[in-house]
Amino acid sequence: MLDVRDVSKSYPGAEGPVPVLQGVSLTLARGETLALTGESGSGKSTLLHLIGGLDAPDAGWITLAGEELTAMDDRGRARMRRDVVGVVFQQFNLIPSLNVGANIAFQARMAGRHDAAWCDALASRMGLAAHLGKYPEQLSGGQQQRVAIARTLAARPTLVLADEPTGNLDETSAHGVLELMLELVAETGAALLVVTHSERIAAAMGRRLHLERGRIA
Ligand SMILES: Nc1ncnc2c1ncn2[C@@H]1O[C@H](COP(=O)(O)OP(=O)(O)OP(=O)(O)O)[C@@H](O)[C@H]1O
Repeated sequence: MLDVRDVSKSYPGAEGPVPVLQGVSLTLARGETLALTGESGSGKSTLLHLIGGLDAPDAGWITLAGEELTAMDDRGRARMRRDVVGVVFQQFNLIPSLNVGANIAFQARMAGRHDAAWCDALASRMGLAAHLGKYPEQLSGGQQQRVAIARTLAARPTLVLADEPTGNLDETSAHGVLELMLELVAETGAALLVVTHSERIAAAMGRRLHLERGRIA
């Protein structure tokens, strides 16, 4: 379902290109869960962005749900982001002008897969049922994070990518939200790739990979 092969990416630096990913390969099967760990700056978010079709690698191939992402233009990548992959961003990226209910439904609507009963179920299981009419700025960081997770799952992506998805929660709520996310991902049959610094989260995933200065260690 996901095949990343020999992917490299550099960013421009003052003295020429700075390599951030160097020949990274990984695969992920349907229903599998994977933790991606590594020190700050090792390239985890960059790799997540490439798999999510938000950016293109300089070299290598990424195949997602049978389609070669790296052969696509911006429009093709936008279609993949709408139809196949869901990203839970570190900064949530909630839409400030929409209330919680509309934020949760947003991506599912864009993908033409809106299902009111599923959105309601997600909201209540994420503990958001009492907050549906509120706006993102009226929520705590932890609540915003739960909205971001519910919004991604509402669209039923085949692959869920999450960058430190419980980074704003205390240890106990983080564990609860993680368990719930694993449960919901398993129910939808999606694969999950989580970038994390947390040992506890990494241990809860089926597999883990460690990035060290842009390479899989
Ligand atoms: N758009 C960009 N332009 C230039 N350099 C960038 C850009 N994005 C990331 N970098 C650099 O690439 C390196 C890897 O960044 P990345 O965000 O992928 O690391 P990370 O492992 O996710 O780190 P963290 O755990 O701190 O989030 C860093 O040195 C960073 O400064």
